[in-house]
Amino acid sequence: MFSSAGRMPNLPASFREGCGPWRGLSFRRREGVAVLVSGEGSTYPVIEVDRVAKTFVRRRRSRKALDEVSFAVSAGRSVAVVGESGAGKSTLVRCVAGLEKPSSGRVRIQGRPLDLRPGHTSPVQVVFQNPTDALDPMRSIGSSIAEPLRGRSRSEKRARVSELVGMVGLSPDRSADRPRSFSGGQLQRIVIARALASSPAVLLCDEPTSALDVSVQAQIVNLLLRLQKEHKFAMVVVTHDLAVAKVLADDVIVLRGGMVLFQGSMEDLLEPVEPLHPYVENLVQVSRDNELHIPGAEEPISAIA
Ligand SMILES: Nc1ncnc2c1ncn2[C@@H]1O[C@H](COP(=O)(O)OP(=O)(O)OP(=O)(O)O)[C@@H](O)[C@H]1O
Repeated sequence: MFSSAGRMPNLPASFREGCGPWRGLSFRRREGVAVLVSGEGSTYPVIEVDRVAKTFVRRRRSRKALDEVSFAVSAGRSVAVVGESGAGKSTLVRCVAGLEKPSSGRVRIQGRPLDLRPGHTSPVQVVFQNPTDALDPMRSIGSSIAEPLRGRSRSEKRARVSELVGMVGLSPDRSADRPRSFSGGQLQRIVIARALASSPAVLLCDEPTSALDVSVQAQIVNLLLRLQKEHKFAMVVVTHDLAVAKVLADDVIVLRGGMVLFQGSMEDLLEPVEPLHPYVENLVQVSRDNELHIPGAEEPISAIA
């Protein structure tokens, strides 16, 4: 992750001085900004968010949803964005996905701005909270998953859809079924399969488990962990639940009112060497009482909800 020095109260002196390494993370300076890249040995971050701010103006009143947020994520690494309702989490994800234009600052994916021209498949794919809203009820799930596979032949699409459906733990035999015949957890698997169809460099997950039953949440978290290990996409996970962040993410950003209250490794959040902001401290305390149980292996397909 990276940020302008002095913005984060919880960074060690080495970071503020722009030198490292610090606990497996390497540092360098670019255009006057201290850059922290998670993932040793990585060449260049896949995601670069540089002093992104967003102000919404509604009925002549302006509201700052994001205040100069900066971070970077390398391939195969994850950042969790944690905060209460209205903290700016979704706005940040929308800015990274190119769905929202920052008021200032910039986002670069694989070293350049996103190309969002029609017909161009974005290297950034998003999994939203509610899988039911994300799928067309009138189309088969196979047809929805094939949506990003433009320019491929019918047989190539069929083979890729079977591969993707199997990859998320469902039976390829069900590719012709409509969304209504699947449970919430299965629908989220289908949404994840569609997001990965074009082999994106970046997967953004906006509250990927919060619309699901508690019993299914761990399965989806486990699935995302496995898929990231296999496919090495950079991941940003938005969650209000630090228990989910702890399992999924290497690094964490805590937002409140658009401001960064903590930015660093998960380890430094859970075992801080410097005092945390009281809000962040409380968040950590609450999460200690709310552990997410992740089974060692994924449940057999017959048991998938
Ligand atoms: N399109 C918009 N127009 C005006 N204000 C907006 C818009 N989108 C977000 N906001 C405001 O920006 C702030 C941050 O909203 P955002 O949805 O990013 O927060 P969040 O942390 O994702 O919250 P939640 O967990 O409830 O989704 C809020 O005050 C919200 O009302």
